[in-house]
Amino acid sequence: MEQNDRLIPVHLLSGFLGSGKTTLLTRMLDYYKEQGMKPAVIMNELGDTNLDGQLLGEEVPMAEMLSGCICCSIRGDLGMEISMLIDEHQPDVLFIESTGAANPMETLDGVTEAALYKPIDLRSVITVVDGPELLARSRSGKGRTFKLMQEQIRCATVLLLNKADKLEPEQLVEAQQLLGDVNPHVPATATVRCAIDDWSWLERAMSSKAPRTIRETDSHEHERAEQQTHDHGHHHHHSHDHVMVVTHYWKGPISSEDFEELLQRLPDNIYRAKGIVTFTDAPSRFLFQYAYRESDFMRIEPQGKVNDVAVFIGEHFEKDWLLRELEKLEKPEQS
Ligand SMILES: Nc1nc2c(ncn2[C@@H]2O[C@H](COP(=O)(O)OP(=O)(O)OP(=O)(O)O)[C@@H](O)[C@H]2O)c(=O)[nH]1
Repeated sequence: MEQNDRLIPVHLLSGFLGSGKTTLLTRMLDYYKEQGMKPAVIMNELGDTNLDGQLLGEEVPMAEMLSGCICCSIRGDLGMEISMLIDEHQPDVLFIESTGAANPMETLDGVTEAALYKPIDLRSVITVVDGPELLARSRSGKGRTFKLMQEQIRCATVLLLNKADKLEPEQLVEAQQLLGDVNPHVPATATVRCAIDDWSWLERAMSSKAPRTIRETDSHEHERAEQQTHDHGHHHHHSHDHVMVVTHYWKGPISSEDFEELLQRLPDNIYRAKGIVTFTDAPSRFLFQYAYRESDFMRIEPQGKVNDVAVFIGEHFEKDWLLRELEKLEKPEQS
């Protein structure tokens, strides 16, 4: 990768059908447009038409991935789609809105694939929760839908408890508690139509150590809700985001032995890694895959430009430790 390539922030939007993802997306796009920045969007729909896309306005570059789900049947295309959108429009920031049926962990895998081709930086997994629907699903038992909802909540680095206007105060407390049980690492923010005062968290890197407490707009109406949100956040101080992706662009070739040795030492909470690497002690470049303690290397001769990059996915791991280890690989004589 050229040194002056800047990393393009990527935000993944998840949440159940009708929870308010498009409402939120519209607000985030406005936030960037007001700053004179150019956002782009990838929208995924299971069907073969994209109605939400019509709502976004023609000036926002958009790629539609229809008739399949980016977390499963068309996951392999996502990396390519991201890469093409970046080539064509050079956006300042990229949003990916997945279908309500998508599992964010699986989608993340597809997103990180794009790091092989383009300098991207996954900033957040934002999950919009439909408050009334969450309560209804939690009461009706343990269906697959509720499981998926929980997975989307669990994987979030930013959580919105939306449709707060349709919840009684005690229901709001109950919903907050449910969210806190499933994902104790991220304080949920109660919102009405995904309205939030301060969007500065969008600029923060995913590894940010500060708890992500977001203030909603219209605070007098929901002051109580916010107080609860706040209290909740204090009970669960977190120093790492729940799901973490670290993308490292290699500065040069590294020793294959040292790299394999590092892979063996990775903590259990880093459960996936992949990328492309050039070794000092082998003639070709390699695609490597690491999953659940098994690693695999394959010689490649890429057509066109691909980056030497390594992507790590896991939960609560020490990003700084990992980055230090990767840097040591790049300058072994100084370690
Ligand atoms: N009462 C209420 N309605 C809301 C709120 N947020 C969104 N809605 C409405 O809920 C509906 C669905 O909102 P969308 O933003 O389209 O939701 P989505 O998650 O993109 O929906 P899909 O694309 O179908 O998955 C729309 O009619 C919104 O106007 C809210 O906070 N309160």
